Order: sequence, then C-alpha cells, then structure tokens
Amino acid sequence: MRQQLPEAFVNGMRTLLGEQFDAFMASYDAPRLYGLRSNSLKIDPEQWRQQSPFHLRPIPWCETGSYYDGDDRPGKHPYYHAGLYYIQEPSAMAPVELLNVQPGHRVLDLCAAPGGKSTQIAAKLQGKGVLVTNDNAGERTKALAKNIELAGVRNAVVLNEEPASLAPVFAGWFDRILVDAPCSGEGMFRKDESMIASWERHSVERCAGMQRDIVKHASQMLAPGGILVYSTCTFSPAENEVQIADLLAGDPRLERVSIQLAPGFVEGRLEWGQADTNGIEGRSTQESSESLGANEAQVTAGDKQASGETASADGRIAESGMARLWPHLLDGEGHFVAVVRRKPLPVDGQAESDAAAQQAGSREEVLAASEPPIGRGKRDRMERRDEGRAARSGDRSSRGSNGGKGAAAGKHANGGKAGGGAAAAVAVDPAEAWRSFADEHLIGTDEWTGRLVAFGSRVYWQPEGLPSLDGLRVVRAGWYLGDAGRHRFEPSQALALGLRRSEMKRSWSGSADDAAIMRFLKGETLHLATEELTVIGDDTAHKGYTLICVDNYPIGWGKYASGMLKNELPAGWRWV
Ligand SMILES: C[S@@+](CC[C@H](N)C(=O)[O-])C[C@H]1O[C@@H](n2cnc3c(N)ncnc32)[C@H](O)[C@@H]1O
Repeated sequence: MRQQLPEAFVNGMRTLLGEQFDAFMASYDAPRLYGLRSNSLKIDPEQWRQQSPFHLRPIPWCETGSYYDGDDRPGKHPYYHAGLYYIQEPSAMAPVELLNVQPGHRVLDLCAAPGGKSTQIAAKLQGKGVLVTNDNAGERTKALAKNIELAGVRNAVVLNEEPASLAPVFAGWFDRILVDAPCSGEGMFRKDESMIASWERHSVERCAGMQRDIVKHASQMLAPGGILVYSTCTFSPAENEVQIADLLAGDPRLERVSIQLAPGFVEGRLEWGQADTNGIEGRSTQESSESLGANEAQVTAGDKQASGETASADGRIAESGMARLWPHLLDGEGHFVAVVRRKPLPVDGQAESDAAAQQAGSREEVLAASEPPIGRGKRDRMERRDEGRAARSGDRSSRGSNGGKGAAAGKHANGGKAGGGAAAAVAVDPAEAWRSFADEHLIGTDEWTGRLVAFGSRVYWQPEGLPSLDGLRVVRAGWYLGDAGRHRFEPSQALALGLRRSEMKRSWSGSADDAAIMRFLKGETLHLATEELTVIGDDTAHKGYTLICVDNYPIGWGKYASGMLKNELPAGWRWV
C-alpha cells in the first residue's frame, strides 16, 4: 500500500521524471526488497553461496551481494554473530563497487556509521592498506565500531570527527574516499516510513548545504590520482548532480571519471547539475575524462530492464561519472553515485598516467618516517600513550589531561569492559601482557603487519603509515586486541572475531544447529570434555582461553577449566 508521500516531493519527481513518473510511483506499491552482502574477509562468495541457509539470488552489481526472502531471518542466525554477512539495502552496495578499492589502498569512509559501506571497503582491502572510517555522530560511531569488529576488520581506525578537523591531518593522503553523505533520504521512503516525516523536517536545501561542506573537505584529503565517490540515497538533483557540479567548479584539480553502468543503472544528468527543481543553482559542469579502468560492477542483467535512451545495453559508459539507481528500473530502493578523481601530478612535464605507481612513491616517504611494525624482539618499540595526552577519546567530555572517567580511547560501544583509565593505573606493561598472551595462545602473530599501540591498558593493532592522530577523537585506534588490566591480558571480542580459527591454539567449534552454539550466544556456561577441544601444540594445563566457533568461524571467547567453559561473551554481543 502506497505511503502518503509529501506533496512537494511528488511534484518535484513529476517534473524530473516526465513520462517515467507513473512507473516510479508504481514502485511504491512493490514489495520491499531485502539484501545481504557476504563478508569475503571471512568467507569467499562461492563458499557462502553453498553454505548459506537463506534463499538467495544475486544482486547484479555486487558480486558478494544477494537478495534474500522476506521469510528468511538473517539477523537471527549464528552466522550473523560470526560476521559472515552484513544486512544491507541492495542499491547501497553500488557506491563501494564504483570506488574501485584495491588491497593496499588508503581509504577514507567519511560518513560511515553504521558501517555498511565500511565493511564492504574492508573486504575489498583484504586486510592490506588502511581504512579510516569516520562519522561525526558520537552515538552512531558505537554501532560503526561494533560492525567493524563483527566483520573481523584488522586494518581500520574509527574516528568521530568533523571533516574540517580531518582535512589538515590527512591532506592529500587517501587513494580512495567515500562520501556517503547525510541526505534527505527520498530513496528510503518505501523501506522506512519514518523517513517521510524526517524529509519534511530536514529540507533538501539544508542537506545540500551540509553536503557541500562535507565533500569540499573530503576532496582536500584526496591524493593526486585518487578517486572520490559521492553517494546519497535521495533523488533530488540539489543533493546529487548539483553537488558534483559545484565540487568540480570549485577545484580545477578534480575531474570526472567515466564509469561503466551495471544493468538497470542510468546515467546521472549533467543538465540537472545546472539548476534543480528546488531552484538551487549549480555551477558549470566540466567535460568528462578517462574511464575508470577496473569497475568490478560488470555483471549479468538485472530482473528489470532499464528503459529509454540512457539505459540501452550492457557495457554502457556514463561519461558524466554519475549513475542513478531508480527503484522503477532495478530491484533496489534507489541511489545516486558519482565518481570524481583528483588529477595525477604531472611527471617530467607529462600527466602521470599510472596514478598507483605515483602513490607508491609518496607512501614510501610516510612509511619511512613512521615506526617499524613491532615483531618478536621489538617489544620496546611499541607506542604507548597516555590517553589524555595523546588523543581525544570517543567522548567529548574526556578531552582533559588526566585520562580519567570515559577517557579510554575506544571506550566500548558494545557493552564490553570499559577501558582501564590512565596509563598510571596500569600495573603491567601492555606490550608485555599482549606478547605473553599471544605466545601462550596464538599462532603466527609475527607475520602480522602493523604495530602495537596502547591507550592506557587498552592494546590495539594499528595499520602502518598513519599520520599522528593526536588531537582527534579516536574511537578505535586500530584492531582492539584487549585490555592489559592489572593482572593479566584479557582478549577482546574484536580479537576473537578478527582471528581465523587456525590462528588459535585452543578452540572448539559446533555446527550452526548445535544447541551448544545457541547456549553460548545467550551467555551460558558450556560443559565440554577435554577431547572435544581442538588443540595445536602442547596443552598440558587444559585450561584457559578457548576460541568458540560456529562451523569454524569464531564467535567469541570461553575460558576452559575441568570440563567447564566459562562464557566470556560481553553482554552487548549476546543473542537477545
Ligand atoms: C547515509 S548515512 C551513512 C551510512 C553508511 N555509509 C553506511 O553505509 O552504513 C550518513 C552518515 O553521515 C553522518 N554525518 C552527518 N553529518 C556528518 C559530517 N559533517 N561529518 C561526518 N559524518 C556526518 C551521519 O551521522 C550518518 O551516519
């Protein structure tokens, strides 16, 4: 049944869409669509298709994306708790596909909470390179941090900042930037009726002003040759084509990048960038330039055929660098995506054609200036920081110098144990505590790239090469490994979820339908015979931390002793 749509919205769409208006309006009567994206950090797409208990059909523009049936309950399955997939609206999977992220890139997701697109980016990085994921809403960064941890991401830093504060720190630093901008959410009306009221409160004009400011600062952080993707889930040209026209007109170092349109996508309209139905003037647009080479979004045809002159056949190129996903032309709620590039620097008087090669050069300089990764025998190189001195935490109230209440960088968003307070309160050396835990329980940590950093008693594994984060509000300074505490190292839930089972000396795995798995997820103690545990190496003590897995995918820690497995799942991670 069609929702009561705002009159101004309907009138605007009639003007924009002309003869397609009726088809667009009819899409509001179509059933809601459900999507999930498998997490290739943990499971490859083919394996997932074989193992999935849900009724899936592929999403044409995203290799790891699938529609699932309305009767499926992917949020209520042990695989969800293992981070094997992320539940995501199908059209929302398009922007990251067009960002063309490669392993090793430095990537910024500027408006990231709750983390759908960040987890998609992290999967494309495959643990190599850096993901800086940020949102200016403190509360929302808690969900963001939790989703990053659930997905098992090891190379992300979570920040809670305004783009203007990030721009000087990361000027010209990123190979890829995603601006999934806050918007009036017109594409969400079918999925979430509360967006209709919200549209009436937050006008298109207000959103457009915020977007202009955000994307301007974002572009300052783009390295020469780097790619910026701007996306919204709204239809208004003022929030889409006009933003891109403004951005390009304001910075001659930026240019459009032609993109390949997946079936069902249509090209954004350059003329909508001049002026929109709401009367917001754009600026002059620029001519398009080179094609984006490796767009992974080349896929088989979608169910609905795109129609009209802008949607002819597969292999279509949008020279404007802008794509529209309309709900009446494909199976998704709708999105806008634009791809722009910062021109490569001239080399010997010529334009550098291989931006990646140039990036590698500048990266070496930064890496040389940074600390080497810590490995066995390099323990004393760990960077240890007093929380109050080194970084602002996830809580604005904690900017003082004592690092006291609420000051732990990365104060848990998830109900986990709070940080240990200021460095002075830490009885053990966090690096030593971590190392002795790793020696006793883990396999292969010497091979990890990155470095240890500590904030108070909390220990993180941070990706290499980052500039100093001093003065920024840091929610997670890297992969949160655990807390050195007063007596011994307590591993975090994030560590459990980021490990592979083969990296842990002592583990236990049950199948998804094993009642013990459900009991564990609900926080109960398990009773297991010693022979049921899998042990690599000597385990004469038969007690201590044990990685609990579902079908070999970690879901949390238990502490084993004398046939009993004490449940270490933090309250915020339990099945409710
Ligand atoms: C469309 S949502 C992002 C969804 C997210 N990319 C995902 O895929 O899960 C837009 C986000 O922008 C954030 N935001 C709003 N203004 C911002 C600003 N000035 N700087 C950074 N983030 C901002 C909002 O808090 C919101 O979480």
